[in-house]
Amino acid sequence: MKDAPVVVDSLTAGYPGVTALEEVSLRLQSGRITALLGANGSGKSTLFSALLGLVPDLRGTVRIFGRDSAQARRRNLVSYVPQHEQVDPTFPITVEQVVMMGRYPHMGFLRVARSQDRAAVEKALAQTQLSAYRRRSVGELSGGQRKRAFVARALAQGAPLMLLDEPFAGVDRGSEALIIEVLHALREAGTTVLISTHHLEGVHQLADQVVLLHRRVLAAGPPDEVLTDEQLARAFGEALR
Ligand SMILES: Nc1ncnc2c1ncn2[C@@H]1O[C@H](COP(=O)(O)OP(=O)(O)OP(=O)(O)O)[C@@H](O)[C@H]1O
Repeated sequence: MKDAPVVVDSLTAGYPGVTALEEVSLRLQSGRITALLGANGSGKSTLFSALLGLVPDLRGTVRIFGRDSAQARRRNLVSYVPQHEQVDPTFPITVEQVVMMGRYPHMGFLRVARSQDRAAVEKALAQTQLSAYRRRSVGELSGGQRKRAFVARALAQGAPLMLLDEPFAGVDRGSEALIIEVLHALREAGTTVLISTHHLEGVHQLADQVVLLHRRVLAAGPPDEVLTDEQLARAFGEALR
């Protein structure tokens, strides 16, 4: 699978004194949703950082649509929904302004929004059911609404690969269902999605492929093959049984 949208080979990465990922190799399938499953501290966020070119001590290779991560970001091939959004509640940035930030890679230096930018923002707000909240300050939103705003920013960006780090953490059931709906619509449109979670519940409905991570890749493949009691015990420990 030479032209897989994401190819990671023998990646070892981490932080001073911490090897968070060891000899990780994986391929994402085009136009599919892959769930990255692993316990707390298993290296999920570090893998996202590596895909974004932000992690130190990198050994091995990361290719995104055949390019290195910096080139892929410059060419607007990747959108990212971070686990923790940096929102300063004292800085009144509106939902609409956050979503418009997804369009910055499409704009020139002066960041003047054109009709296609406004249309993409409208569509992303509608898909995440935030149109009525567009003028609301992001700091005033609930956890689920705020997460939807950052999903909307990524949607507006329109990149062919979307990375979402734990988008369901601290999110209400309604927002979770809506985000899943959005991801399934993205898949229909051919976007490749990688989503990390430590919630096992619902993975079968969410994802086409699962990568089980515990510093190394323990297993990868369709949910039915990967989510066996034995593999899950290796990834999450005996407590799960
Ligand atoms: N900035 C950092 N500096 C030092 N060590 C870090 C840093 N970030 C993560 N680590 C360590 O790297 C390892 C992997 O962490 P990582 O955040 O990638 O895991 P995770 O699977 O995303 O966890 P969680 O589900 O809790 O978010 C852990 O041992 C963690 O303590």
